[in-house]
Amino acid sequence: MGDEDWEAEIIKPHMSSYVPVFEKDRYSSGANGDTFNRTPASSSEMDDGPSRRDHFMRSGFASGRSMGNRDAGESNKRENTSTVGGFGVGKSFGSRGFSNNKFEEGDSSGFWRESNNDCEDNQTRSRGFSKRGGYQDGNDSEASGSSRRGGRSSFRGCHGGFGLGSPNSEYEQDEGTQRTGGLFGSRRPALSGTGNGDTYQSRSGSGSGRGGYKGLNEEVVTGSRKNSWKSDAEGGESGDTQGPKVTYIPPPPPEDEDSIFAHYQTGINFDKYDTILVEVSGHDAPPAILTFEEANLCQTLNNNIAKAGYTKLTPVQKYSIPIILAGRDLMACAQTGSGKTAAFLLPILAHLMRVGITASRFKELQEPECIIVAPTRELINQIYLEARKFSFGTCVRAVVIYGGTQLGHSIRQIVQGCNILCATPGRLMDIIGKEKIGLKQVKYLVLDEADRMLDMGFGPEMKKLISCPGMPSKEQRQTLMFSATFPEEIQRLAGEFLKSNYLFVAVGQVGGACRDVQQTILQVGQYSKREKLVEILQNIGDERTMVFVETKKKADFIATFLCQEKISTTSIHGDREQREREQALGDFRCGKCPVLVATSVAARGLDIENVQHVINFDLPSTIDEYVHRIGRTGRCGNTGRAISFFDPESDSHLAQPLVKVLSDAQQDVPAWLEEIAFSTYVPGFSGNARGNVFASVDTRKNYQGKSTLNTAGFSSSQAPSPVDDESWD
Ligand SMILES: Nc1ncnc2c1ncn2[C@@H]1O[C@H](COP(=O)(O)OP(=O)(O)OP(=O)(O)O)[C@@H](O)[C@H]1O
Repeated sequence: MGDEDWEAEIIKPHMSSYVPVFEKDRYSSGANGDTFNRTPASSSEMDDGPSRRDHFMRSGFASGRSMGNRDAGESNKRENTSTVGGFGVGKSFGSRGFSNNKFEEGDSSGFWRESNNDCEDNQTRSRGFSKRGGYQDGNDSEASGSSRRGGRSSFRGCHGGFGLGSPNSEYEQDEGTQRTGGLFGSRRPALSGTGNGDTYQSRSGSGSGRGGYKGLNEEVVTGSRKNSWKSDAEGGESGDTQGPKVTYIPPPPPEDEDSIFAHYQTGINFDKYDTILVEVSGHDAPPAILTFEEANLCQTLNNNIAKAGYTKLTPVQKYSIPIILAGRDLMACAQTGSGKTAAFLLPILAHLMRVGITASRFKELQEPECIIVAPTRELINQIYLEARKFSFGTCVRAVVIYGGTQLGHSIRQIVQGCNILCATPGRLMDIIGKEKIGLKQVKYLVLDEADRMLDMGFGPEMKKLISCPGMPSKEQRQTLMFSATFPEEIQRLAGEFLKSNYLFVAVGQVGGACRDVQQTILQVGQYSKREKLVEILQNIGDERTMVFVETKKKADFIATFLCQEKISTTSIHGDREQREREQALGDFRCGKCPVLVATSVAARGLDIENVQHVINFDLPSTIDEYVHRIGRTGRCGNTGRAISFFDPESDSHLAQPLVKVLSDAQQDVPAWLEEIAFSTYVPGFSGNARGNVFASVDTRKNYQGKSTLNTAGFSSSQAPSPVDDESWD
């Protein structure tokens, strides 16, 4: 992870043999305006009173470790299926695959070592269009990608060139350029599933630069114009900035009731939720409710809840629903997969149904009563579908907008009426900047994955959002924050968004891993990882598995490698076009591709049925991210397994927090891991406070009266650096 100059690899003579001749010619020719050079990328608040009433509902927690064990020796080898929709195994990898290009273990070039290209995105976020373009890693990746991907059309570089679509602010028209590509429309790997007739072949190679990198700036507006809430948006996807057009219009959501209410079964450990310790801190917290009936929701809402298969509240719902209904601000922390989405949606909908809505499709300016933000496109879309499900048959209309899609489409959705606006930050700011929505009616501001929304990656955007003209002050709106993890420093930052008497709900160990996930840590060196991965996947058979890697390029690489190994695989990461991302997720959801290789873009919030395994091919840089990643399995009382490759060379800093997370979740802790943890002892790290790594309590208890914020509110020394920014939207 950033420890090696992989750029150097691409100039190794033997690597050039990976370049299929036609690809090489095409790219090196500079045709289509592509620049295919190999210039090395430059590596790349709460002074609240002390008397807080703490509620403790407790009993022990039974470990949910009754796993559906698989016989380790089972040779349930995956069928040699051609990858339908994922990577074009069939034609793509068939005869012209990697046959002569085995990635040699122990060969430093054997693995696709990359500089941590998070850097490039960090830079992009902070400097705008600094280095996306002709010279950037896209080229490098192209070089390495095309040179290492033997599959004939399995991974095709997309063609950038200069995105010179004419600026055009009228969404009704072709809204001009959006920042889906860098200014120069970098090329990047593309998955072209030629073997199945899917639509992955997106690279037209036109000079419009279509398909450049997907443009993190869509969600994180660059900081260069940080004093102007509007100018950011104007310089964003609005089309005022040159860049390739984004024409993708996502398919409409399902209309039939069966699809809208489709859900998976709660698992055998669902009832064990009742035994989880819950702590509520803050003054005058309303009592928890025990049943949906006690929430006193309207009949339509109750019908929808029943149709969704919900019969019993989860702990976070028992506490959050009455708190939100009482009009209180809330910061809620509950384990992954325990129903946080419904915990905020249901009371918001109940309130809107009770007081009535103001926004209507007949108004020229849409003024939503609720804005929900989440860090990734897929997650916000999932939240929207939940909002749509629970509001079914009501007058409340939810709308979703996110980057990577046609801006005009987003605006058209809004003008049809918008009460609940689900949005990723960049697209939201763009729409606000275009004055397509008014903020005066906002009663609820929800930050899902709030710790992520407030860290250095998205925090400044969120600050701009609450400073936008018309946005009600925190005293006049209700602000709700949800996550499975809440580092202390982020909790302190959150105070700026919340009324001082907000309530803090902690379900179980704050930041703790879901106990329904059986966690295994294997010591695997960098060069043995692929072999180990294949071995594990072959034993797993066709059970749905998410494989997390640290960088986008590695995601492509590993997915390609697995396809070559006849394991149907697809991938999701920030360099894929939105259409491709949605296709990949769809193929994974339906089981067409039982393996999904992902960067941390898929680590948070995604709720996919039947994900039985999570494999951390690369461990993430923080323990919180680890908790989110493994939380893609073992959801809603179901059991799951997580296997993580621990490379002492690069992961030692995680040993201590890992030991803590494992033991808190009553998992076996390998002796070797304890030894590493001991030898890398970090003074100040304690099991309870987790030092800077992990919050365990409402920080108001620890930091009453103290403020460590700098004037900007985002202390670089306090706030964690963004996790794997390359993967986030
Ligand atoms: N009371 C309930 N009864 C049955 N199913 C529920 C209930 N509440 C939520 N679920 C289901 O549990 C699954 C997980 O819920 P959700 O995605 O809201 O979890 P989460 O806590 O937000 O997870 P994460 O931390 O990963 O974002 C969803 O499929 C949801 O429909």
